[in-house]
Amino acid sequence: MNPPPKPASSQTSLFQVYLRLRPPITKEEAANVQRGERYLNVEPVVAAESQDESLQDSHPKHITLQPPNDSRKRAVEKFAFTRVFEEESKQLEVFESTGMASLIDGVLREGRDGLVATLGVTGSGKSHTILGSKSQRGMTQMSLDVLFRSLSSTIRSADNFEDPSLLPSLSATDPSEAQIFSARNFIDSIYGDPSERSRASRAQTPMSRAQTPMLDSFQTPVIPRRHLNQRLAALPGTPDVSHLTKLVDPDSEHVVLVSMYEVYNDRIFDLLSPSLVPGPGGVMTRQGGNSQRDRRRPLLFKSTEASPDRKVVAGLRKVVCSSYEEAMMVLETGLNERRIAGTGSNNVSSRSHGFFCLEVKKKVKSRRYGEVTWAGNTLTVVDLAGSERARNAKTAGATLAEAGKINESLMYLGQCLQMQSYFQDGNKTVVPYRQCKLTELLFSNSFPSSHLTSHNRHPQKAIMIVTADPLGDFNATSQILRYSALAREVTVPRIPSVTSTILSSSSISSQSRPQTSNGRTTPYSASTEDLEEAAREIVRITDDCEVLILKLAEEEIARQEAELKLKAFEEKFTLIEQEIREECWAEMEERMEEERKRWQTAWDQQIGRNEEHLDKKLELVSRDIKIYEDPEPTPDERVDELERENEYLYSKIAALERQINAQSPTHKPKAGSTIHDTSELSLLSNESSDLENAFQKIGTFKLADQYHHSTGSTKLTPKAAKVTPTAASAKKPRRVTARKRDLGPEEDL
Ligand SMILES: Nc1ncnc2c1ncn2[C@@H]1O[C@H](COP(=O)(O)OP(=O)(O)OP(=O)(O)O)[C@@H](O)[C@H]1O
Repeated sequence: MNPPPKPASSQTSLFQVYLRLRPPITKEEAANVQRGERYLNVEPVVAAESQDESLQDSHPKHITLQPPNDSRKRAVEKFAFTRVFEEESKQLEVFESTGMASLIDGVLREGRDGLVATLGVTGSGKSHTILGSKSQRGMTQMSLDVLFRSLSSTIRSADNFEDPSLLPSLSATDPSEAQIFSARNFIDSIYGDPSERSRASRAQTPMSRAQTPMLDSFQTPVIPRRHLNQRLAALPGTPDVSHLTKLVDPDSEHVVLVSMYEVYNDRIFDLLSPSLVPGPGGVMTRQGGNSQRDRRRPLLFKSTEASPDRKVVAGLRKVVCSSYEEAMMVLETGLNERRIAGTGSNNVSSRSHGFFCLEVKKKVKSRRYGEVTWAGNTLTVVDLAGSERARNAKTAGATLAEAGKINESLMYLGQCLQMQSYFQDGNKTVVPYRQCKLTELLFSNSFPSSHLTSHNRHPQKAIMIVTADPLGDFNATSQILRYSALAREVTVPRIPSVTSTILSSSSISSQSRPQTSNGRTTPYSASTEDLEEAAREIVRITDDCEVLILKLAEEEIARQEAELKLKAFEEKFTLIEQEIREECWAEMEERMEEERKRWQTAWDQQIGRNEEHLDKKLELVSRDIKIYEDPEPTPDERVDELERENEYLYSKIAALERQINAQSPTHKPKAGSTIHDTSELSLLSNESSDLENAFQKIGTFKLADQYHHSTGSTKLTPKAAKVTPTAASAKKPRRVTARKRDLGPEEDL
């Protein structure tokens, strides 16, 4: 085999990649190891490697993957990692040797985000590494311990009522539009008395599972407060990490915000938001299989107003924790919400990618205005869902669909990890991390920001711990290792030599040849020389064949790399196109705005000119025009006018009488008789009732006119009501004239 591949430079790689091998768990597995059935072997540290100055530690970094002895002839693969942890490695060793302490240091003192994630086939030990077991703490718990120990003298609690402005000031300066809770409120609503909880502000908080690491049951009922202390005592206290405590400025003030979310089917869900519904008797229950999907709103990973240069998960719930115990309670709550299902490969398989975030914020007081802001960095711990083969996992329906999404997102992650070698070689090819939510969340913070306001922000430090079971599924493990390894080398196995087989058969001693019954050996149909010549020919062809197989394997790798590059370029072109479109759009909007302003100015000027013109015209007109008003008539004139009208009405009445008499011969009035009062009209026949009504209306109009329009003591009194039409109409001659017209021509009546 050729010299082992060198791991990529650790200074420029986006992720440090470690491999951890899972020990056998069952007796059967242990027996298989004894029989040498493992296909994954750790390469011993070679002298040349340990002499290398940059790699002076004597830990293994390479493994070989020996394909199983099936009918297919597959190449032996060799992979390189930053370091390989063998089966016997303990949690503390992994914590210390992966540089978790330096990741925490970056968050506390260097202004650098940190990220640790586990990647592996389902059941290979990811959750064990990240979350630990009932007796051993995982990376998360140890990180929390180191962090809270380091901040013990400077940390602030949101439950400290001396400063009620803490939560509002945290909320105001949080760039992710988060809802921020104090730990006490949050934990009370979960572990408090149910009756108290229902009164609490956060009434519908989800319950938690009973035991750390919370991977055993979903149906745990509401947990009363009296169990809280027992639960805290049950948390594993080992390994001890007190020796890793960091020093921070004792005059500073810090807060720690804990948030949790999961990526499920390429959507982000808050794990600290309730997904439970109140059931009968006030007990919180799950609605069934995928009820969470219905209740929880997917969150966006986006740039916000306060964070224009980097994307954040917007709208999360965040809990201010001031101690290890508080943070553990929040962690348990979130884990309880996470989707976990039993599959054929693992009884408690994670069906989503879980993110646990610890934001350490430092108080910053503006010297000029005394304003308080909180800024800091985040340590993110990621427990990725395991890749699996549907056949092995025996999944179906929704779980199978989940597996498809999990495998797809892991494939994208693998592509990004492979591309990081190009990135670190100075190649500007973009790592194609925008292909899914998972890679966006893991990589978007890995690059130096080009935004003007964020020149101080460093790219994150990231660690990937790849877990593998040396007795597990060969194909799935090989795929994960291919994705994640820092370097890979393929060696084509030598096919057992046909020549040697033939030659050995040709050189079979005559004693071993079958003999006939008469003692003679069976003759060969070809001579030994012919056979040797044929064997040599076969050797030559076999060698050619091996070279071709090797070339094919290399071509295959080159093709995969070319495909990845193509994808990356496509992504880059899409980005460039998007940028150009945005630029064009911005330019067009700017021009439109300019044009709009120009038109607005011209329009305003035109309106001003028009108004000026109109004013001038009005001035001219008002200068030359005098308004003539009719003089008020004197009382005598009005009396004359009314009398004239009276006469006119009487003559009209007379005309009407005549008309009635002419139409009704049986009721002829006496000759020469006249009607002097409207009341006399009632004596007329039924046929004249219309006329009578007309007279009454005339009288009413006049009275009404007098009531509404007379001046001085014009209030309508009973006496005034008896005023004759003549007297009433004297007050309003013009109106009466108008009514005269209303009555219409005489002949119509
Ligand atoms: N280093 C280890 N030492 C002891 N036991 C381990 C170790 N790694 C894993 N295990 C055990 O193996 C089993 C499966 O591990 P775990 O649940 O961590 O797998 P996983 O990769 O997280 O699976 P999934 O992706 O399905 O969630 C568990 O019972 C765990 O306790």
